[in-house]
Amino acid sequence: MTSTHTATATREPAAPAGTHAAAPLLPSILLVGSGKMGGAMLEGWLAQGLAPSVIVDRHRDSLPAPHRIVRAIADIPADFTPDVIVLAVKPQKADPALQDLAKRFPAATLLSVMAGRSIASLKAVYGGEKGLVVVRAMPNTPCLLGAGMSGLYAPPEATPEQKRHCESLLRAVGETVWVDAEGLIDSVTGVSGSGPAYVFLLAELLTKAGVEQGLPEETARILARETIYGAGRMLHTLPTDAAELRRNVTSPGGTTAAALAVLMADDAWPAATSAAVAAAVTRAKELSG
Ligand SMILES: NC(=O)C1=CN([C@@H]2O[C@H](COP(=O)(O)OP(=O)(O)OC[C@H]3O[C@@H](n4cnc5c(N)ncnc54)[C@H](OP(=O)(O)O)[C@@H]3O)[C@@H](O)[C@H]2O)C=CC1
Ligand SMILES: O=C(O)[C@@H]1CCC=N1
Repeated sequence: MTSTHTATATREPAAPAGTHAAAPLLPSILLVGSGKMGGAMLEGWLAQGLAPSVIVDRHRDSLPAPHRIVRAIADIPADFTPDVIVLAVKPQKADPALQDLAKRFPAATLLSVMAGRSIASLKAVYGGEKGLVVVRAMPNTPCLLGAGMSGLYAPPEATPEQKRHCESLLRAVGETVWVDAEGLIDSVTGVSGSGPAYVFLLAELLTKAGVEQGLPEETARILARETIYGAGRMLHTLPTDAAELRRNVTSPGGTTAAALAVLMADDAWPAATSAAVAAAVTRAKELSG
């Protein structure tokens, strides 16, 4: 999609691991940073089938052939040129990696999943080479299960092939949506990049509230977890929108109406959610570099 206001995410779930034996391989990657986010994407990519790739990883000991692990960018085999360099290190710690990458791959397609860091700041550190094209993406950790949600932005100089390569990687681990202004990646970060944490917090709080109402903690944990899972599946699967699904639970004068009168008060969830997402977006802009 190319318009901010007409966003339509792909809706089909990524195929589960092991079902893509006949599918074309994903582009070859050089992955720098395989922690929580990079590692989650890597698991999905390995399951789907990657063209021979190299991972720079200081901890992992092995990777299935034909992929290779090296400990540092300087150790990348001389015969290797990736289709896409995926950078998934902390935004504040990216500069040494960028400088090392620039020496080895002066022209490259760089897919940055780093929160905040602007294309201009990355290119400034990478150096003045004309061949670097940076595509930004904001995935989230459900990529680990093929249930990720990623926003992408490509600058005008990105070629269709570069955009296709980047999108194919993120489509392999979930749904994707393109935005047409770089700054909107910060908005994506506030909603879906950080979003899983908001949902996990809801699970924690619902569990605590259940305990306060007399339930054993483990019972409350299961109730909270499975309710969020079931509601998430309904949202994902059914064509019905969230407000309608909410109304379907809410009997007039019933229990849900009593709870929602608390949650939907102007100074409760509406204000807290807007303020929380705005805080995330502000922080992303502070990290822009
Ligand atoms: N976590 C999330 O939910 C999301 C994170 N992101 C973005 O992903 C990026 C990574 O975040 P996250 O995965 O949470 O962080 P982690 O700290 O879990 O992962 C970062 C990894 O990068 C490694 N690393 C740092 N420098 C280098 C280097 N020069 N060469 C190789 N590896 C290196 C670190 O290794 P070591 O431990 O040895 O330092 C670590 O394993 C961030 O920019 C973040 O904004 C985006 C969307 C969601
Ligand atoms: O918290 C962060 O900065 C990263 C980006 C989105 C999710 N985690």
